[in-house]
Order: sequence, then structure tokens, then C-alpha cells
Amino acid sequence: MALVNHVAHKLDLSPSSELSNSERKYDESSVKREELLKMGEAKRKISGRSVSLPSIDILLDEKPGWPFLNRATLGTPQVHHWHTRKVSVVNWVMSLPERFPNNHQNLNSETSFVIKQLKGILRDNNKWFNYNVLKTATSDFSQENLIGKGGCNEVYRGILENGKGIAVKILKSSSKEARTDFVHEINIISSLSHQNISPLLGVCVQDNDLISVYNLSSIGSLEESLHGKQKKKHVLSWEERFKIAIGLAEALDYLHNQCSKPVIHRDVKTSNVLLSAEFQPQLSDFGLSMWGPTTSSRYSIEADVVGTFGYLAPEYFMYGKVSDKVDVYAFGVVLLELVSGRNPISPKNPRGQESLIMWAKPLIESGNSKGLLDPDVTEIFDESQFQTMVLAASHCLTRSATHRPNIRQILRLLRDENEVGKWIMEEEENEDCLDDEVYPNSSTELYLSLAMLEVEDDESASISSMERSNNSLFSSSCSSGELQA
Ligand SMILES: Nc1ncnc2c1ncn2[C@@H]1O[C@H](COP(=O)(O)OP(=O)(O)OP(=O)(O)O)[C@@H](O)[C@H]1O
Repeated sequence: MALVNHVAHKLDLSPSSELSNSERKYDESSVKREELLKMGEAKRKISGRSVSLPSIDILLDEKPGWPFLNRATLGTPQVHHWHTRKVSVVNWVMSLPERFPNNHQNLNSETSFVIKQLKGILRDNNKWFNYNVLKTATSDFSQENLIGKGGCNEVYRGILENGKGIAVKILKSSSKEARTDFVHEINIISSLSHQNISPLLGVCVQDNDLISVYNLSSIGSLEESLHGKQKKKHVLSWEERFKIAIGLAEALDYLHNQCSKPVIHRDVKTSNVLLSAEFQPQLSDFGLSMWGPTTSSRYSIEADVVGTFGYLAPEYFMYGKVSDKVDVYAFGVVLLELVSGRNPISPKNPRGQESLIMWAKPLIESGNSKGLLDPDVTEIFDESQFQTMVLAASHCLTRSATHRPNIRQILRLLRDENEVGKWIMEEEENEDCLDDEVYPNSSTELYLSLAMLEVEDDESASISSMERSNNSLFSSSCSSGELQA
């Protein structure tokens, strides 16, 4: 069943008679959406990783979106090992990226256009891979070397003849939109250079498949280390967790504040954080990233909401408002995952605790943040670092984007720089602040219900408990309740 219809059947979005005016305004848009869904007017639009409603004729601020979740499915890869010392100079030269792509046969005109665009982007770089080199490196793209699947791509592990490990990401039978997104991703990633960002090694186009090549992360993603197979081999120590938090914050600070053109990643999550052998994090997957606003406006409004449930900032999920603060919010969720070892959405948890945020909030508010600690962290650890990380997480998860700190402030907080304590006190003392973002209670319900629909497919979870839940996400220093009163 199409996701949108599935959702329409599951959710009760009828307006409540007790709603305030502002709540009613937003709730009416939900009703409008339900009507659209029921009338079958809502079409599914698949663009890369997003499923969203098309732009419909409602006020910009009320534009809802339908994020589409993707799940990595991990194989048990085996690598074809090369004996590096036996590589001839000719073979070694062959394994280097090409300066220009081959004369490709059988390419449709759209793919030829993509090559032209890529040549423009990578004109000064030696970043074209020969397809045969990638084929050999991945043992003919064997299933054993399939290490991950994204929304519409597959990731293979490979070893070049010079012994270098690579991750080969293939975007198959691409739509026009996916091709545009690919070029956009290459444009952004090739402009970046930071130790905590996975660098692009090169690209290749073969039979209309669009391929990008990256360094192979020896440990895999942070998601695997926290929640997956990798955890059985090595439980992340507190020190490693803290190092990962700082490294990821540095990557985001680079994107938001140090690039000549700011970049918003829009898909910060543990499966997009790769780990080196020394547990240095590298942010990856810029498939949803976009250039940040360069004008004085603080945010832009996007018709398509893309990203992953469990990490979506409320202003983005509800109204499509995108700013660097959406990455800060997602980073807060990653911090909670690092602290607790829990998944952002866990359908098997008791009712009301399925969302990591909803589980964590009462613990933090009651001063029992120690209860957040992952029971797998058994060594003696730095308690002040722990408290700092919890504090940083709760600030990142401030519901109002206006009052949510930027990543530079969060980084300073994590590094324990004094001025941040002062800033936090000022924020807390600021009783008169006005929140420009209010959310109906039903927004939380809608969000979690949609999130649960995705996990339901995988884990046969029921959303009934979420439909009954009235809990809300972290509130801002000026809660919507205060504003509406
Ligand atoms: N450079 C890499 N080294 C090692 N493993 C990688 C690398 N890049 C990706 N992977 C693995 O492949 C998986 C899929 O990656 P990909 O970026 O395509 O999708 P994703 O982030 O999991 O999902 P989505 O496309 O929905 O964002 C990752 O979760 C990771 O496990």
C-alpha cells in the first residue's frame, strides 16, 4: 500500500474541540491533508530518499511533508585481498582515478548531460574512476562485498590494487530527480575538506549507473557500533563516545560556519557517521545536503521534507523550515544515542518511551540524568563530560529553532569553554522571549505515528500506543503553552 494511504488509514487527525486558535489553524491544515489523502489527490513523489506530498495549495507555513525512511541492510562482506607488494607500476597507475571519463557507449542523453555537468564540477580534479578498476576492486560487485543499502543506492566494499580500501556507492537506474541530486551531492562534497568529513575519492558513470567512491571506513557506521553487529565486537568506551561527539560537532561547525558557502547536511544520523580505526568520526552521505541561506534570511521553506524519522526537527517536519538548526537538532539525537546506546525510535520499549527523546526527557527534568547512561559503559568514566553531553543534548533538542543554540555554541559547551555557561544562564533568565514557532500537540503524535509506521514494516510494531500518547518533545524556554495562554 502506498505510504500516504497507509498513513491516512492509521492516523486520526480530526480537530479537537479544545484547540486554541493557533492550534486550530495548524490542525486545519492536517484535516486538509487528510482530505487530500482520502480523495486520492495526494501523489507520491519519490526523489532520492524522500517521499513527500507535492506542493499543494495551502499557506507556505502550513506545508507539511512526508519524510521517507531508509534502512541500511548489512551483508557479511568479505574482501578480496590484494598483495600490495606485488602490484606492478602499470597496475598501480591503472588503479588511479582517471583524468577524464571514458568514451561511454549506450548512454542516454540524460546521462551524457550528467557527465558534462560532473566534468564541469571536477574539471580541476583527477577524480574519474575507470569502471573496470571498481569492478575488480569489488570482485565484480559481489554480494559478499555489499556493505550497505541506502534509499536508492548500494554500497560495496572494495580494495584497489594498491591496497587502499574503498566504498563504492552505486545509484542505479536513476530518475531525473535522482540524477540532479547526484550532481548536486558531488558539487557539495567536492567543495569540502575537513578531517571529520568523508572525502570524495572520485566518480564513475557506467551504463547509466552513477557511482561515487569514498574511503572505506574500517569500522563502519556509528549506528553499527551503537546498535548493530559491530557492538558485539567492541562496545564503545565513554572516551570514544565523547571523541565522536566532539568530532561530529566540529564537522557541523565546519559546514555551518567555516565554508565559504554554508552547507546544511539535513540527514545527520548515526548511520551517516563513519568511524575510522581510531574511532575518529567522519560525516558522510551528503545526498540530502543543501547550500545554506546566504542572504539575511535565517531559514528557507522546502516543499519536500526529507530526512529520517527520529532525527527531524519539529519546525522542519511540520512546516518545512530549513536552517542550520535542523542539523543541531539531529545532532542532539545522536548525542542521546551516544549517551544511552538506545535507538531514536524503539517500538519494543514500554508505551510512551518508544521515542528516545520522550524517554530521556523526564529523566533529565527530574535530575536523574545518570539513568540515561548506557548500561554497557561499565568502566570508570569522566562524569563531568557525561553531564556536559546531556546538557548539550537537551539544548540541541530545544523545540524552538530560534532558541536552539547554533552548533558553535554547542561545540564550545562540549569543550567546556566558560562563556557558554554565561550564555545558557542568560537564555534561562530571558523570560520575555517570544517563540515564533508553536506546534499543536497533535504534531508530536503525527510525527511519532509516521515514524512507527516505518519501523512497523520492519519489526511488526504496533502504532496503537503512539496514537494514545500525549507526550510532547522537549519544549523551548518559552513553551507553546505559555505563548498560547
Ligand atoms: N565509506 C564507507 N565505509 C564503510 N561503510 C560505508 C561507507 N559508506 C556507507 N557505508 C555503509 O553503507 C550504509 C549505507 O550507506 P548510505 O550512505 O548509502 O545510506 P544510509 O545513510 O544508511 O541511508 P540513507 O541513504 O537513507 O541515508 C551505511 O549505513 C554504512 O553502513
